[in-house]
Amino acid sequence: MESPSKYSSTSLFQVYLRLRPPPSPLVQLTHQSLYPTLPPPERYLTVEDPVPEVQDGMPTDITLHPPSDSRKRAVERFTFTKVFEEQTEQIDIFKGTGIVPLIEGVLGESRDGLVATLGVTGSGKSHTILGSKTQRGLTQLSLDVLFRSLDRKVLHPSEISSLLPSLTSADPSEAQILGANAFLESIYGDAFQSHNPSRAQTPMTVRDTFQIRPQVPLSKGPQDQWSILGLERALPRYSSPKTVRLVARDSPDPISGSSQDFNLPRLDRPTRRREKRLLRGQVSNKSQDNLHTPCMPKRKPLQRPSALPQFPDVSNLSLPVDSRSEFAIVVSMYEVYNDRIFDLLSIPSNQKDLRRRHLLFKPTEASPDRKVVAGLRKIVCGTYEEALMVLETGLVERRVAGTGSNSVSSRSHGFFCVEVKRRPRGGMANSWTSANMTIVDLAGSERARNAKTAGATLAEAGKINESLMYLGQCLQMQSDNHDNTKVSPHDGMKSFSTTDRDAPSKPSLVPFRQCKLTELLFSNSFPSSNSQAKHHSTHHHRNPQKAIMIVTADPLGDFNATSQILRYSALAREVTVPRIPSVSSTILAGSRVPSGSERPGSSSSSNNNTTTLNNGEVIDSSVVEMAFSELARLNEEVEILSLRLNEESTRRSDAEENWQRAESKAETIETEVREEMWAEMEVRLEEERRRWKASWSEEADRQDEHVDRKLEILTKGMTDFAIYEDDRAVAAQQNWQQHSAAYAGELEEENRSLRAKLEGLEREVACAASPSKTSKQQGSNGETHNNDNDEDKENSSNEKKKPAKPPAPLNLDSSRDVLVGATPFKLNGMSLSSAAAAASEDTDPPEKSEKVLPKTPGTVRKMRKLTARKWDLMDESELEAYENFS
Ligand SMILES: Nc1ncnc2c1ncn2[C@@H]1O[C@H](COP(=O)(O)OP(=O)(O)OP(=O)(O)O)[C@@H](O)[C@H]1O
Repeated sequence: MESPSKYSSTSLFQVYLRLRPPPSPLVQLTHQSLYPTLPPPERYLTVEDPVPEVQDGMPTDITLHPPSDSRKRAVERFTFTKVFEEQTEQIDIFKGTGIVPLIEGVLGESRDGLVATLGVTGSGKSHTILGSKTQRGLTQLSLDVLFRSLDRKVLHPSEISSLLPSLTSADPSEAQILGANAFLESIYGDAFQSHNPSRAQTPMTVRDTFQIRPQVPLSKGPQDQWSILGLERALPRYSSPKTVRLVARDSPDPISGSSQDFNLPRLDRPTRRREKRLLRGQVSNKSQDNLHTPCMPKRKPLQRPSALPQFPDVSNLSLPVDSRSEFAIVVSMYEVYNDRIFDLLSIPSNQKDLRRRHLLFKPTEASPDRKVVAGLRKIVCGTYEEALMVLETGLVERRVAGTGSNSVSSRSHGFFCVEVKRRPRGGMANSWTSANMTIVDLAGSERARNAKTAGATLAEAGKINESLMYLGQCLQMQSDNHDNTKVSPHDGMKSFSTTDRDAPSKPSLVPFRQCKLTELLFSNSFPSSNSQAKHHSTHHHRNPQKAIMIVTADPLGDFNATSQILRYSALAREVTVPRIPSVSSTILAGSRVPSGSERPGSSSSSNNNTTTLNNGEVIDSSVVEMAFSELARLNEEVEILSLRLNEESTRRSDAEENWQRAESKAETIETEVREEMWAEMEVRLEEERRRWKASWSEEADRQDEHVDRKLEILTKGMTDFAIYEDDRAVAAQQNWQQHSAAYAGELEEENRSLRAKLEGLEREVACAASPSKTSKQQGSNGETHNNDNDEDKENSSNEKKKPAKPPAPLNLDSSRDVLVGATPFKLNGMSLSSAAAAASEDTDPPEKSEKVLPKTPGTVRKMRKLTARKWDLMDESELEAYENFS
């Protein structure tokens, strides 16, 4: 097998193996007393001696010896970058796995770093990553080194008011960025005393409001005989932080959103406008605080852990940092549960919000070349203690459950991200560059039989195993681009190794897009291929991440599960078939036994180079030997082939399983896509309907307006017509008035002349006042009068015969007619008035004046005649106009 250093340089992940120590004697004793019939577990794993020149004298290889059951299985040898044995302490793992160079890369080169643990459930992943009540894990140690190295260069949000807005505006992941103080206050209900941490090394308190809720009766599984609920928890040395986390709450199912009494409010993201105003210093300090302080109802406060472990000590570890830069440390946490991403720091604010919204892993506008978890809540921490408290808060939210294999089993893959943001001292406020340090505690693979899971926990296990299987495929692909099996002799063993690093082969694509977990773990492992990135002005070139995988294994645990994990995580594998004495070799060996001794399958005699068989046949010994050796070789080959066949059938069944899973996943995706499309279509239809309605009502309005306008025009036209009519009427009126005035003048004139005549006549009458003349005149007058009277009578009888008619209308065509027709009353009136005037002047009786009138009978007659004629010609409107005029 190749040296692990060769793999280290080329692999996307450096893979370390950590062996979990056996439980303490107390646990073992208790276990034995509980299950006296069970045999003590058998150790199936041996660590091979280190190759002196490789990896600081640390072992790199282990061998798995299958347990002694009836099935014959191959012995497998696995190679890792390093193997850490049971007695290894946390600090050895921290220093020995290359985490320190990883942090150096994050601080100096702006290169992302990733540390993950992988292993069977209960093998010690969380212990490695998060530590125990007394021992810090890799997360705490990394944070400590980070803060120690940055020392006073870390900006504190409570000291620099513009820090949060500036970080928010530069963040590419649409995150909600808060200060640690405000966040912790909303969780714990008291101001966080970040500068006064407890240094006491007492264990964290178990929150008494929480309860342990094992989901299955916690009986001991046959494979993992040491995981018994409560026993490990009783032992301080083996207690993990999950002991505290387990009891956190009635874990709500994000799908069903079951009961929980948290009341953590949501924060509203400040608007861009407010951010800009903040950056310009236009918002008061108080409102700045409010901006990033949860202005929300507080949830029932959690009990603050009384103390946090301080060991192991890393105070001597401080890494060089660019002194011209200033830094901000931004912490976020999320979990991948059932292939969905959930924020661990966005705690639901009330009962209604229990269905936690899952987040998307996608490229954003500000990060087109790189996928990011969008919409996370991120906490800016100024000190190590603040970061630890944030970590603790997120862990409370993470899903854990008691199973038959582990009393505090992680049911999700937990991601803890520390973003180290850097900007030049005194430079532009928003010119942040960043590098992420991501620490991942993967959920463990488990067998339902051993874990004794059921219902939701079983379904979770299915999802966990599926995602781990995809991870396995990726790891296998990255370390072994195609399965190049070769048979090679190895120290008296027949072996075939599954490494192709000698053979130059085309690199295969790592299929990391199969599930969220592999996407999150691998998508930063490759240089950006997105052409968009080249065009994006704000894009900073990013180096591919450096990644470390720590595989944990329990040498006394489940053999099958462990060998499966090791198979796909190891940098190289060698399968060997132990040489088992076969019949042929025994015969062969027997043929060499000195003569006289009994050998199976041959006669008792052997003479020099000949062998006598039982049937008396004598054959050459060398021929027999060759035949036997050939037989032995064939036997071995058959064994190897049967092993390979076994492996191939396992692979085939795995592949079939994968295929089925892929099919069901494709179906699920199809259903989801259909549902999404349906929903989208409905939305679009609704939009279309709304748009159509709007345009319909717009059209209706337009029509109304059109009709209104038409009506207006019509009305206006009519009005104009009326005006035209009016003009005519006015003109006519004016005409009438002019004519009237003229005729009035004429009449006046006539009146005057008549008066003059009358006066003349009166004078004549007065002068010729002799009796003869008078009687003659009287006689003639009497006649005349009589005649007149007759005529009057005739007139009056004519008038009586006629119905009472209004005065004759004007006839504008004939001035004479008008004069006559238009003035019957006037004439009468004038006659009467002139008679009255004469009477008043002469005090004559009215008969006198009446007698005057008959002197112009022609006029009167004509007038009547004309009146009658004109009247007949008049219509209603003319009559009305005439009346009005009158
Ligand atoms: N190296 C170790 N030293 C001491 N105790 C250990 C070690 N590794 C594991 N343990 C103990 O074993 C138990 C199970 O470990 P842990 O919870 O870390 O397993 P896990 O792999 O994270 O399991 P799961 O996948 O179910 O979450 C814990 O009680 C832990 O304290």
